[in-house]
Amino acid sequence: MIRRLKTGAPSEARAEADRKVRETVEQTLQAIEARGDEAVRELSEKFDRWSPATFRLSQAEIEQAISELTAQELDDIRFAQAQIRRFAEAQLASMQDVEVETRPGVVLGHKHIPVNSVGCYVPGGAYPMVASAHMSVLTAKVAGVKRVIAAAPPYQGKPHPAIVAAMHLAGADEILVLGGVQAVGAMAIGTQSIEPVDMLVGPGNAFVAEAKRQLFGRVGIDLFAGPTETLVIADETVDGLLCATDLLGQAEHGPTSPAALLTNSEALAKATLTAIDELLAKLPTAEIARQAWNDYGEVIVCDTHEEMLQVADEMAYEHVQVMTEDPNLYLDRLTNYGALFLGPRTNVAYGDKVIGTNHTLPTRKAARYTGGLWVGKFLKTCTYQRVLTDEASAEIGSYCSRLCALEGFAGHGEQANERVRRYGKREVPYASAVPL
Ligand SMILES: NC(=O)c1ccc[n+]([C@@H]2O[C@H](COP(=O)([O-])OP(=O)(O)OC[C@H]3O[C@@H](n4cnc5c(N)ncnc54)[C@H](O)[C@@H]3O)[C@@H](O)[C@H]2O)c1
Ligand SMILES: N[C@H](CO)Cc1c[nH]c[nH+]1
Ligand SMILES: [Zn+2]
Repeated sequence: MIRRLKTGAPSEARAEADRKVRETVEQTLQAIEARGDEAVRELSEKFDRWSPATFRLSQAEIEQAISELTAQELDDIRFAQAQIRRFAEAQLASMQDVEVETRPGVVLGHKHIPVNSVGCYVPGGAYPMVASAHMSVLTAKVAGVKRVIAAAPPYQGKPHPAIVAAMHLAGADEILVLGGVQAVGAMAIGTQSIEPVDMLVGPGNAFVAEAKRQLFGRVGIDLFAGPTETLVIADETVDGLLCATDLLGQAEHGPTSPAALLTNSEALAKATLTAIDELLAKLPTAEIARQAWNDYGEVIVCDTHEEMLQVADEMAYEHVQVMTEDPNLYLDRLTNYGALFLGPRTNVAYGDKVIGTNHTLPTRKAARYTGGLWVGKFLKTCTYQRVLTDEASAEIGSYCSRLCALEGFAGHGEQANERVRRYGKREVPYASAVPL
């Protein structure tokens, strides 16, 4: 039996909030489309009180930002980037091109071609999310993207030095200090001063995620990566403090970040609720985390692992931290999640900052149809074909001719018939199918 000891915000409230975000984004993108740089500047002034002579950083400004970091800070960024690069390179190596002769003389293949230009959004409203620069910019460069433009909002009135350093070290070709919808809109639509890109990637708040959704089609996007959500699946092999730590650790992202505990132990559920209260009394970011937990927190108690698997698959959360006797059961059986964190030795913060897997992950049930950002998202899998012999061309041509007739495609049929005439040396009456 599935019992819900605590539930999150009602779906009507969420739908109303979504509607407002959708409308704001629609109007904002229309303004950028109509008035370019002028609108971008107005929006940047309005939301971030930021209106420099140019949003693009010069080489001297980049060097200045880097010089503001300590040697330890630079070392830590380099360590994280090395981890992310190693994993991305291994993933790239797994993406083999394919070429196969499916019948004598019929050669089919695919090759991976990097997208030419990408805009990477690095969030920086509530917190300066330095790690998002590694996740997008570095991964794009490993994939072979030629032009990578990275944008982040100003932080406390200026470019955040660690974000700028991370973007630069990851290989960004251009760096913009620009936030929110105005940043992703300007990069996708293009303005008088910003050359448009082919694809947008990176996480962001509800406005940024919705803007990417609305811009999809005009440009490619990686995935829907909005406000963070986390699911902790635990049994009595762990204690309430560890569960509470992992729930609040991600709830601190923002007031609409859902955090849920799924357990087969009512005792653990109660211990976690007590530990959450105790932790909230100590956490410097408790104000945001408390609001997120009060409004969006959930505690669900099941009787069996089967039930927990079913509930977790329905939730399709961004992060799923599994701390049970046999975490591999969830690796084997779960089908909907952004990323899995198996066992108590690891946790979402490791993935967020340093371990090497990508932290840009699907939210709002997008995990039903996509995984997170990875090197493959920057590559187009493009097919090609070649027919090596006259016989093969005539053979495929005769099948093609009849299949075209089946659907009434006379013009397509003639493309096939003409090959049968030339390479099969057979007469085919105009606009009739090649007989058996
Ligand atoms: N899913 C993922 O992979 C993932 C990864 C990292 C971060 N995140 C999420 O990214 C988000 C970062 O959010 P953030 O707000 O701190 O930074 P952000 O950079 O995404 O957004 C800040 C920008 O929002 C704009 N903005 C603020 N209020 C607005 C309003 N009322 N209308 C329109 N625009 C407005 C401003 O221009 C500002 O520059 C968090 O929700 C976090 O959970 C998700
Ligand atoms: N948990 C976020 C993804 O939802 C990523 C992140 C980076 N830094 C902190 N958190
Ligand atoms: Zn996080």
